Amino acid sequence: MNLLSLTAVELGKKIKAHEVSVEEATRAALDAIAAKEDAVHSFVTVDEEGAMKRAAEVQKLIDDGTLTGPLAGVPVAIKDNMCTKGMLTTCSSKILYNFIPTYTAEAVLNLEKAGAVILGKTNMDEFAMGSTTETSAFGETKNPWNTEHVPGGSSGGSCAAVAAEECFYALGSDTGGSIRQPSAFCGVTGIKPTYGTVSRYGLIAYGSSLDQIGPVAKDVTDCATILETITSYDKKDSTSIQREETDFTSALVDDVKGMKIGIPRDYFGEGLDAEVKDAILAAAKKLEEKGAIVEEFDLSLVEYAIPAYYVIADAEASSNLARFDGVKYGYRTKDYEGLHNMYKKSRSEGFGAEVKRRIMLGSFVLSSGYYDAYYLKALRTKALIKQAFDKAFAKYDVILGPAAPTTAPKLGESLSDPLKMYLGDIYTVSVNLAGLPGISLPCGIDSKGLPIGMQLIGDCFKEKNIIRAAYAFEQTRPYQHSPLAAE
Ligand SMILES: NC(=O)C[C@H](N)C(=O)O
Repeated sequence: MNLLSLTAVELGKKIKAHEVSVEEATRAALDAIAAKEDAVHSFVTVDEEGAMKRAAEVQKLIDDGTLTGPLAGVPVAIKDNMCTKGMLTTCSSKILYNFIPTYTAEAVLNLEKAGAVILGKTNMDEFAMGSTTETSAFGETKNPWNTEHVPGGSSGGSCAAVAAEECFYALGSDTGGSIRQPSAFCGVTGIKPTYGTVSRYGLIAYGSSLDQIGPVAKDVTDCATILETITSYDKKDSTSIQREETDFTSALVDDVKGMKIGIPRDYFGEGLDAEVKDAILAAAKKLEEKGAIVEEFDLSLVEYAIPAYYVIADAEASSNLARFDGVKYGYRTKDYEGLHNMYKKSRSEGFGAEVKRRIMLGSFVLSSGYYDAYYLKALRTKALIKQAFDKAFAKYDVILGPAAPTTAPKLGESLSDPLKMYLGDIYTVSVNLAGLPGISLPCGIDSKGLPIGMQLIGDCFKEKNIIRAAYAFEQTRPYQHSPLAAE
């Protein structure tokens, strides 16, 4: 049996039943990584020794009854912007090429408490800035469905690793679509939880008011299980929320009778690929056939989401990334004259082009004279977008639409035109601006053989609604393994 074709929850059950050992599962994942990395390049770091050592420890804890949860012993890959004690954490940037954190991110700690075995760290757009994983300083990741195409981004490494079946599940982070869009491009499932649900402690900040960690896996059951495991109130993150209902797996029921689903008319205009459109509308029909009430409506303000997002995210990034100065850790230039010159040269040499563009844009919109015109206006737009969603959720349980306007573009097509790349985030960024939960799951394959993803958006704290709708839809089509998975 090819163990890697199992979902995380399926493997967890086999481990619990002593049909598969944790070491066997970990060895199988490491072998898959060794066999596939040349083609896909999902990982920045693979910790073979650490993973095997940990696998033996976890097996003991399972055997003595200490670890009993559904993810005990299941190997995972972690996006390289989450700190892992003693393990290289680069954000796919030259400026952090040698950074070994002294502590582990809370979300990762929660997984470890549940018995996860960390295989390594996955590639990403540098500091999560990008939609293709091509801005990584360590080379691009490729799409397991067709290695001439991008996997999406910024959690492209995590999504490609799941789709290529190099791991059983992964963690990603989502500032403006970074979990949902690459999940769509790679034919896997990913959740961006309500802002404040998963601790950001130890997540290297990009846009602090937007960033959330979430699961990437083969199916909705895995995602709900992982989300349940990583959700926790954390005093170390001042935006962490003490949530009441976090039993997300209780929403895994194949029943959408009476559920009200809204389809924003404004999501289906110019720029949306015809095949993507057809697949999304066909998915809506399936849910309707299962008893959901599906209606079109006008969400409004959709065209303002991208400018507002890129002003706010870049402003926060310009401030967050000020800490990378070559003084205490990370890259420092070799030759310099004086402190100021050292900062300047280290940052000029350490950051890539996209990161520099955003730091400059972000500093500009925050500078006196422009603050009101850009930053403040973007914040007001954000508030209006939230109101538009509030109005929609007064009527609908879930909003259904595409995760991205197209399927995965070819490698190299997006880098030369950043504006075009930004426009591809049209369906995802507003969800972060409003702090809402969103799930992306596969709903078709286009004529090029590339996966199409649909997005379900819920009101704040209503993950269960999107999980229920996603689960019900998922029952209508089998999971399709990528060509690279089978190898
Ligand atoms: N980080 C993300 O969520 C991806 C988004 N495309 C961005 O570059 O900001």
